[in-house]
Amino acid sequence: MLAASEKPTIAYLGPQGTYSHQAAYDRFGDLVCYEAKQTITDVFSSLSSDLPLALIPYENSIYGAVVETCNLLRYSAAGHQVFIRGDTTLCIQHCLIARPGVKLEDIQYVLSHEQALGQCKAFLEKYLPRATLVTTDSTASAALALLSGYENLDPLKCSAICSQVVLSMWNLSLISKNIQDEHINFTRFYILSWGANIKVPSITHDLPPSHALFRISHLVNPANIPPQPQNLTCLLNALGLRVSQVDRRPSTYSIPFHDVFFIETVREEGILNGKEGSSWGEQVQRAVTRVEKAGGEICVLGTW
Ligand SMILES: O=C(O)C(=O)Cc1ccccc1
Repeated sequence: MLAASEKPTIAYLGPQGTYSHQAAYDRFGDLVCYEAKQTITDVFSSLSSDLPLALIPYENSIYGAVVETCNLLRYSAAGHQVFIRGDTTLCIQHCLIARPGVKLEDIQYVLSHEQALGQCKAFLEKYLPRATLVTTDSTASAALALLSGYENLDPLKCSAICSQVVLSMWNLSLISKNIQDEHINFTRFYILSWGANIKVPSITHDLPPSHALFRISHLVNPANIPPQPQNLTCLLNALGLRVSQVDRRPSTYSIPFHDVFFIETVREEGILNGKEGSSWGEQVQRAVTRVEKAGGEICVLGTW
């Protein structure tokens, strides 16, 4: 077993008891040290040579992309100092909790991360239609706020949506469980590293890389504002890889509807090497050259 001083540290959205914490622990167990951060942005910006790993939520099967994460991946640190090195998926089952003695009919405020509030919309509309929804930095922050107080809210009128795990940590009571809109609910997280070559520990077998995430946009061209939609087809054709997912966010240029696209690709099954016997990394690099020739701006955010 590694001594604590030999283990890399991973930053996650804290405090303890978040889904991010569970996802990180399921993936890395005791191979890493854990450092909780207040927000997803703090997780991202804490990466450094001293804190070389991070885990951030990327998308949810009910509520879609995590906007804060997509926004962070638009900036140039992603793909230059910070790289995506893997992904991991966690099954999410939300609970409604409150201080002991608080009943459903007492609740006037529901605190949680915006993703959790969004994933439990039907439950909230049915059972707490008049409650005010209060967004917190994470689900476990919402649970902690029930104990420490949140702004001027009466804690006996508050509840939180979070993982059942927090009930074993703090003196809080369960009001209802499995309250998400769909029984089957997964969140996918990205594992990030500072620099592309740092070894990412694993408690499972390492598979050869087969994914890549690209950030693609149209070159800024004032004569072509907003960019014509058919240009995306042209860039995807130039990429020439099997696209498994596309997400879109406004670009950081202040040009209306100039978007960045996050394109995730997977290596075609059974083809470990490309036609010319090239590795996945070489195939990715050739795709970058093709997109640039087709007039696109492209950055590889990670291969794994
Ligand atoms: O707040 C948390 O617990 C997180 O890790 C972010 C999140 C919130 C809701 C579902 C999945 C991840």
